Amino acid sequence: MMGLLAEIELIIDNLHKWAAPQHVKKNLTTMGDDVYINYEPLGVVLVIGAWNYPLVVVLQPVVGAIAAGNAVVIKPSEVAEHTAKLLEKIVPRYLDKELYPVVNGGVPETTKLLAERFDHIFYTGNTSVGKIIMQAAAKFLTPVTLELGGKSPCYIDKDCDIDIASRRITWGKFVNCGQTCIAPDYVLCDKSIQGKLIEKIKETLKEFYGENPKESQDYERIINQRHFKRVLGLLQGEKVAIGGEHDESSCYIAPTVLIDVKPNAKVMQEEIFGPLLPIITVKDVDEAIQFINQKEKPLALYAFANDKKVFGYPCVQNLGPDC
Ligand SMILES: NC(=O)c1ccc[n+]([C@@H]2O[C@H](COP(=O)([O-])OP(=O)(O)OC[C@H]3O[C@@H](n4cnc5c(N)ncnc54)[C@H](O)[C@@H]3O)[C@@H](O)[C@H]2O)c1
Ligand SMILES: CC(C)=CCC/C(C)=C/CC/C(C)=C/C=O
Repeated sequence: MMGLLAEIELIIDNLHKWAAPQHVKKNLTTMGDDVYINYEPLGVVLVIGAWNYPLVVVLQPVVGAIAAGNAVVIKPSEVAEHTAKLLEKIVPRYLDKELYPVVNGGVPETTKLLAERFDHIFYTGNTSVGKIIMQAAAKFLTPVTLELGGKSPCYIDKDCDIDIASRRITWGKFVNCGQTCIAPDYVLCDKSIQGKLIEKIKETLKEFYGENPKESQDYERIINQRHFKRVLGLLQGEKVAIGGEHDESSCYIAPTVLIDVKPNAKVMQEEIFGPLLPIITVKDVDEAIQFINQKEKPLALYAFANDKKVFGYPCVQNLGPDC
């Protein structure tokens, strides 16, 4: 909610500047004209949200679309069913329901919505569905914003403060039970520091979640049985260094670290989106970069090093604002 409120404040403070006509330098073809960019609302925006931070990922784009003068059709994720119902109940209390309807439902309802013409579609969710959204939008040449996922790597150089690296990785990986778009997906490090890293992660887990994370009020659960089975499927056949315990009835999977993971293992083929942290050993930063570059572009990349060379690589320099 803090992020959402900050977004609203940012917009309130800056909208008058962003919406003002912007002067443009004249050239030969426009020298006799008044030349400026005038911003207009697009019309009707469709916002389709994901379940993992179900209020924020739905309302944040809605806030932007409203500020830009648009009507918005709001489609929360059916997977976070209670939040979806709450939005359906509270949004009409504060916003005109003709201009900002909340449409609840699953794939059939979303498919029906996508058959309509919109002026912009803002989708948050997985990459496979992202392709469906883009295809549906293409029919009407509707522009899209796709907030997707990815396998975000974490490179730990052998010359770095391993205490700090382990602590930050443990937080980022296991908060919300690994169900965060920018969570570190896997670790790349030199074999010589793997043992210390595991010890430090173990210590930090104890500090964050106590002896038994299952009993901790701070450790979440996998959203549903379908995702529980999917994440558990990624664990099969892998060597567990920490955790591995699970319980289907409560969708619990313990914070888990995997070692000796092969680059072609199942857990390395898709975004994990759960509390499994595979460690793959590499001999240096060059090998790590080569490994990362063979995969689809990640959403985030985390690097821990004292050696400035590590931060000189273009793919490390081009980190997004979350990194
Ligand atoms: N980049 C970001 O800011 C961000 C933020 C949050 C989540 N994510 C990503 O979202 C993913 C997790 O969410 P998810 O995809 O499991 O959420 P999800 O299953 O809730 O799906 C997202 C939305 O797509 C709709 N949908 C699902 N299948 C559809 C279909 N066949 N046709 C049309 N619409 C369909 C759902 O109704 C829902 O509203 C992860 O990959 C995560 O990284 C990204
Ligand atoms: C749990 C906390 C404190 C933060 C979660 C991370 C975050 C920045 C969430 C905002 C939306 C977002 C980018 C979600 C991705 O899944």
